[in-house]
Parts: sequence; structure tokens; C-alpha cells
Amino acid sequence: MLSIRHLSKTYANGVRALRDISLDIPNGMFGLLGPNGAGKSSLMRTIATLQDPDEGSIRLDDMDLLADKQATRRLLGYLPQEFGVYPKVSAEAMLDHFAVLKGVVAKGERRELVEALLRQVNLWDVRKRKLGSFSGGMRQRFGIAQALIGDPRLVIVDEPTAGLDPEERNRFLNLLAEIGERVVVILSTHIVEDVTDLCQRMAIIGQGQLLLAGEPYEAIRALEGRVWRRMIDKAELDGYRARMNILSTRLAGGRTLLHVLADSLPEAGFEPVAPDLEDVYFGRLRAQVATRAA
Ligand SMILES: Nc1ncnc2c1ncn2[C@@H]1O[C@H](COP(=O)(O)OP(=O)(O)OP(=O)(O)O)[C@@H](O)[C@H]1O
Repeated sequence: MLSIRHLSKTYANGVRALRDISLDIPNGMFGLLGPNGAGKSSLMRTIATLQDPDEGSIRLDDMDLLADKQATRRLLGYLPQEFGVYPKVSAEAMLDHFAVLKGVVAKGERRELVEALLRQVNLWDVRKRKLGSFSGGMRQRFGIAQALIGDPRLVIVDEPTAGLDPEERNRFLNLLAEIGERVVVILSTHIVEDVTDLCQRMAIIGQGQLLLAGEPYEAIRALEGRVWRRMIDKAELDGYRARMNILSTRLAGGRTLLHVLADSLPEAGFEPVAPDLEDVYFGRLRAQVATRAA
């Protein structure tokens, strides 16, 4: 279990990226959901010991992660948002290099490890190809292979599915799910379906604040009977905004589909709709904006 307590960070430019975040993350897939700029990467980098918080603590079971960074890095696998590789080097040679950096010095052991990892992420057949020729999905799977060197107890992946096509995304998420059966995996994303499809537990952050933590299923159930939808013309949207608590607006067939939060039928013409995680997510973000504006 990873326990984050009272984590805060303000950057030198005055941006408060993390505001008193406390969170428990058990084994399995954990989704950290938030819009761009919410503070996800700041939190991931802090857990990965790449930057210090101003306040707060992070423990993995009995271990204080921030106290002994070297020890933390040994049990951690990290796939950063911007993962750079040498484009002219083959996948096999690059992974071998990463293994050396992680301290796997014995040649035979390293050869076996590199093969096992490339097979696990399904890149064994293309191991001789240069990384520069890889698709986005292949590159991300390679990123996971390097994160798994050293058998980490905690794996952090920062927005890994952005820019992947649906098939690649699916393949990537399946791979993460397999890994999540054994260790703590934290997946940060702004894509709601990533969390819906994959994570038993989740948190939502916005503007550096924790807005929700728990099970996606429970959060969805809490909205049951309170989400209503209606098709409108785009020109009517401002009027609805002024009168109602709008969760989301989506384009559908050239018109606008409204989702509204209300304890009873908001107006004739609306119909009840089964809530989903997008309703939970947008509901929390909008409530935060409303509270801050008040
Ligand atoms: N090193 C830094 N110095 C100053 N401000 C920063 C720094 N890193 C991030 N920020 C700011 O802190 C806030 C949180 O950024 P962060 O990258 O953690 O968010 P994020 O949720 O990961 O978003 P994104 O998906 O856009 O990376 C943003 O307002 C960002 O501009």
C-alpha cells in the first residue's frame, strides 16, 4: 500500500501544483484522472523522487520513499510523459543499455532479462529495429519494458495513452492490466475511458486538489437517478448553462447532447440516463470551479 499524506508543492513561479493531497493506493491498477495542468505529473514526479514536495510524506508499506531516494528508485519503475530514446538504436540494444544503468551488470543475466521483457511487451520480433521506426504504441510498450527492469514494486506511468490509436491503446492497457495483477501501478491520464476500462480504484485531481478518491463503480452509483439528458441546438446552450447544473456537453450528429445533474426531472424534454464515469469526472471538476468562484 502506498500512503500519501499532506503533499503540497508550490513552484518558484507561484503555481500551487499540489494542495494538501492525501491518498491511499493499494496493489492493482490505480487511475489518477485530471485535466491538463491539474498536477498529475507533479504528483508522479514527486512519487518517483524526481522532485521534492514542500510538505508531506509518501510511504510504501513501512518505507519512507522521500527519505531514501536511492532505495526508492530501486523499487520503482517510471514511464515519464516525455520518454526520449535514441532513434538510431535498436530496441534490444537500448533496453540492454537501460538494464546496465539499473545495475544489471552480469551479461548473461542481462541477456535473459532483455529477452523476457521484450517478449512480455510483444516487441521480441522487432527487437532489431531502430526505435525511431517504432509507432507510438510500440514506443510506449518499449517504455513499459524499461520501467519493468529490476522487478519494481511500484510502477508509475504518466499519460501513456495520449496519441495512441484505439487498437494500440487497447493493447497497451491490456499490458498494464497484466502488470497490475502483481504490483502497484499508477496510471495518470486525462482520458476517462482509460480509468473506466482498467482501474479498480481511482482519484480525480483538479488545480492541485484531490476532488475524489475511491472506486469508479461506487462513484458512478452515487449519481444514479440524478443525471438527465437532452438534445439541444448549440445556440440554446448558454440559456441552459444559466439555469442548470450542466455536467457535460457532447456533439452528437451535429447537435449538442446535454448531461445535467439534478435530483428530479429538471424540465420537460429531459430523460433520465445511466451515469458513467465522465459524469462523475465533469461533475467534480465543475463543482470545484463553482466553489472557487463563490
Ligand atoms: N517546473 C515547473 N515550474 C513551474 N510551474 C510548473 C512546473 N511544472 C509544472 N508547472 C505548473 O504546475 C501545474 C501542474 O502541472 P503538471 O504538469 O503537474 O500537470 P498535469 O496534470 O500533469 O498536466 P499535463 O497533462 O498538462 O502535464 C501547471 O499549472 C503547470 O504549468
